[in-house]
Amino acid sequence: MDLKSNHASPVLADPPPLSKSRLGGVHTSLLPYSTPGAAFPGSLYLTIPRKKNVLDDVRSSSWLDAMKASSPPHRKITKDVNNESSRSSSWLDAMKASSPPHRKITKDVNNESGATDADISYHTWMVKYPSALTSFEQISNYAKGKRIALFLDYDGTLSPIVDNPDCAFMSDAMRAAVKKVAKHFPTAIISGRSHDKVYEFVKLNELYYAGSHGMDIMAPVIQTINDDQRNCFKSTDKKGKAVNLFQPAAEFLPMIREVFKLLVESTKDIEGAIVEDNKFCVSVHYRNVDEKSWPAVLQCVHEILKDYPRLHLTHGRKVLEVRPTINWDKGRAVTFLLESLGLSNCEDVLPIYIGDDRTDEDAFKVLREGNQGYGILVSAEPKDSNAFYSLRDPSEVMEFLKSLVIWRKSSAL
Ligand SMILES: O=P(O)(O)OC[C@H]1O[C@H](O[C@H]2O[C@H](CO)[C@@H](O)[C@H](O)[C@H]2O)[C@H](O)[C@@H](O)[C@@H]1O
Repeated sequence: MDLKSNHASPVLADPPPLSKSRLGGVHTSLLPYSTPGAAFPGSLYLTIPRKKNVLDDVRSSSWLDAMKASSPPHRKITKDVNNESSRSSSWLDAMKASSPPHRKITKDVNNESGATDADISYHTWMVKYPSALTSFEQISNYAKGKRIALFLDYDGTLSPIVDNPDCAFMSDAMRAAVKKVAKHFPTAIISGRSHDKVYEFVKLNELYYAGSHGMDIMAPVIQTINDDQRNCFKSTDKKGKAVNLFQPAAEFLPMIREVFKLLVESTKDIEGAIVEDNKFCVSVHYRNVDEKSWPAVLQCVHEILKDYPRLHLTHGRKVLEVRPTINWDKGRAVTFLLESLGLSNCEDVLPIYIGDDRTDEDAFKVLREGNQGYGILVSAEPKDSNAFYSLRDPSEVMEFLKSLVIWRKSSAL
């Protein structure tokens, strides 16, 4: 692994240009569905028309504001007071839109099957993102003769979304399924949580873990670290085995510590607000906050971030996430792990990434753009995504993992 050329100092660096071979177009056998007559020339496939949703508008206006106001052009909270109110309202809209209300039962009187509008739109959406369970044969056919590398998000993927982030336990059945799948395929958890916290939930030594949205990776020692490989150092895992620790945002640690304390202090009077320490990131949860107080939560975060231009804000499922502005995300973590595992640039490797949240899109995108493997979005609501397939909820994720094991065992006979 050449850490120097690929990974040294991701701080404030621009993404490396994709090589021509990686932009060579999506291999049709990777596509779960085909559009009659559609061609995917190399220069076009990155612009597959996307359905627009509310979040796209909100996101792009927020990002655009931030990009215009800042240099280098990374997402960033700026001190431009003129943009402040419009940005806040964009963020508030995004906070609302990122938390879709429970499905309304709106029976169409002309619809004798009893399907609700939500059911119909979900099934329409699934034409574009077919179920990875019903498409299992197609996936396994493509995987024949290949080595699968599995990447799993945690919250909302292996554990159901719950009100208290400290109680997002995975079931024993899910743990058993993950343990079994990891016996057959190299498996990594890539989470927004801190490395230690996600390990505490999963408690499986046979996995690789990347915490803080991939900014805290414990990788196997396949390549030795050279002196000049920044942010990568030797350590030991829970079992005392030698590992390489890669922490591309290491220099941000004191800043994040400071911001965490400030956020705890400033939100302490907002009922239901929870500030979570994710080591290289801070999560500000508003799931349990009365909607009337969401602007107050946002105000606290914006006020603090004004003084930290090297940090930026993203949002997930009823959570605002403060992150270092570095060119590193779950997608780059996947690439890093594949390299660490000696599985990058191998024709016979099929990475599969399963995740439910916005930050997982970075990983889906890397797989799609690199024509490398499959992203599987976990969602019970139609959502625009870079994934190829979908699963409805963690219970379907578990079924999928079990199916992989059964398939691998039967194909080994
Ligand atoms: O990348 P992930 O592993 O999916 O982590 C993303 C965030 O997940 C957690 O928050 C989410 O799950 C909580 C428990 O179900 C839920 O209460 C919260 O509303 C969700 O946003 C975690 O607590 C965050 O720190 C992660 O950033």
